[in-house]
Amino acid sequence: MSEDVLHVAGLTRRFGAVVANDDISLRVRPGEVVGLLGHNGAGKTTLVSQVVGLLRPDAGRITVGDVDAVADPAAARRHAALQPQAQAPIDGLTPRTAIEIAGRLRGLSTRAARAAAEDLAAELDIGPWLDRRALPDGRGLSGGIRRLTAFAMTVVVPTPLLVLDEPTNDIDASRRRLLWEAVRRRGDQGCGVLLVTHNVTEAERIVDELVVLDRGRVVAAGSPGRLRGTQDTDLRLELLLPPDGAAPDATDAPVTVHRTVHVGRRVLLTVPAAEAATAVAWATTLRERSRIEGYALAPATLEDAYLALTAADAAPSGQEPAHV
Ligand SMILES: Nc1ncnc2c1ncn2[C@@H]1O[C@H](COP(=O)(O)OP(=O)(O)OP(=O)(O)O)[C@@H](O)[C@H]1O
Repeated sequence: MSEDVLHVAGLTRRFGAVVANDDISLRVRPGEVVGLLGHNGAGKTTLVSQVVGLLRPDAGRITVGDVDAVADPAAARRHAALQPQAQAPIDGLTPRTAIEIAGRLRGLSTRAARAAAEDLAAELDIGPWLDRRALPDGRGLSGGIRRLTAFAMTVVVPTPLLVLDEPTNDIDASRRRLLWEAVRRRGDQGCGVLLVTHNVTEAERIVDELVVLDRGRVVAAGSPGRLRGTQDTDLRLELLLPPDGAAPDATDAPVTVHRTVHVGRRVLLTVPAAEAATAVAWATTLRERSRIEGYALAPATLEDAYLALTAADAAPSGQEPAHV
C-alpha cells in the first residue's frame, strides 16, 4: 500500500521539439497541499493533464493511490477530482443546479447533493448567485462566480486526490481568501491537493510543499520556509529604476546583500533586518541622486526566492509594495 496519494516519477512529455515536461518527479501525501509554481508555459497544465489521464506521457510513471494512472487512467480518475484551468461549461445552469448535478454524477442522493450545494455556497460566499443562471458569452454570472462554482463542483464529493489548475483566477480578494481557506480545509480533512497557481504570495500561506517548474523541469522543491532560503528577519529592499536606468551595483551597497533579483525595472535585494536603517539611508541617497525613482522596504517573501529561481524570463507578479 503506497503512502502517497500521488507519485510522479521521471515524467516526460514532448510536443514536437518542445519538452513540456522533462523528467519530473513529485509526490503528494494524504493531508498535504502541494503548490505547483511556474511561469506561463513552464509545463504545469501538461503535468496535471497527465495525472488525470487526459494526456499520455512519453516516459515516466504516475501512481494515484495504488493505481498505475498511465495503464489505467479511468481507475485513477475515480480517486481524483480536477478543476481545469478553463472555465466549466455551465451556460444555461444556475450554480445550484451545476453543483447538484456534479454531486449526483459522483454518486450523491438528490437530498445529499442539495445539502452539499447549500454548504458549499455558504463556505465560498456565493449564496446571492446560487439561483442566477449563467448565460452565453459570460453574461449572467461573473468569471469569479463561475470559477467558484467550478471549485464547488470539483469538491462536492471528497476524493483522495484533488487537482486544482489556477482555481483563484478571476476571483476578488475577499472570496479568494475564502477559497484558499477552503483548499487548506480539504487538506486538513485528509485530501491530498496538487494546486497549480501563479499566486506565490497567497499560496505560501496554505501550502505544505512547493514544486517550482521552469521550462519543463523541476528547479526547486520543498517547504515554503526552505525555498524562501532566508531568515524570518530578512527584508526585501526593492529599488525602482528610472526607464533605461542602470541598476546600482549591489557590491557597492553599504549593506549585506544576500540575494539580488532583477525583474524589469525592479531590483529586489534581500538584506538583514538589522541593517534596515543603513539600507534606507542608501536608498534615499540613490533617490536624491536620481539613480532610482523610489524604493520600498518590506519583509522578504517567497516571491523573491521564486523570482530568483525563474529569473531569466521573470515578469512582475503578485502585489506590488507601494513605493516611497
Ligand atoms: N497541445 C499542445 N500542442 C503543442 N504544444 C503544447 C501543447 N500543450 C502545451 N504545449 C506547450 O508545452 C509547453 C508547456 O505548456 P503548459 O500549458 O503545460 O504550461 P503551463 O505552465 O500550464 O502554462 P500556463 O501558466 O500559461 O497555463 C508550452 O511551451 C506549450 O506551448
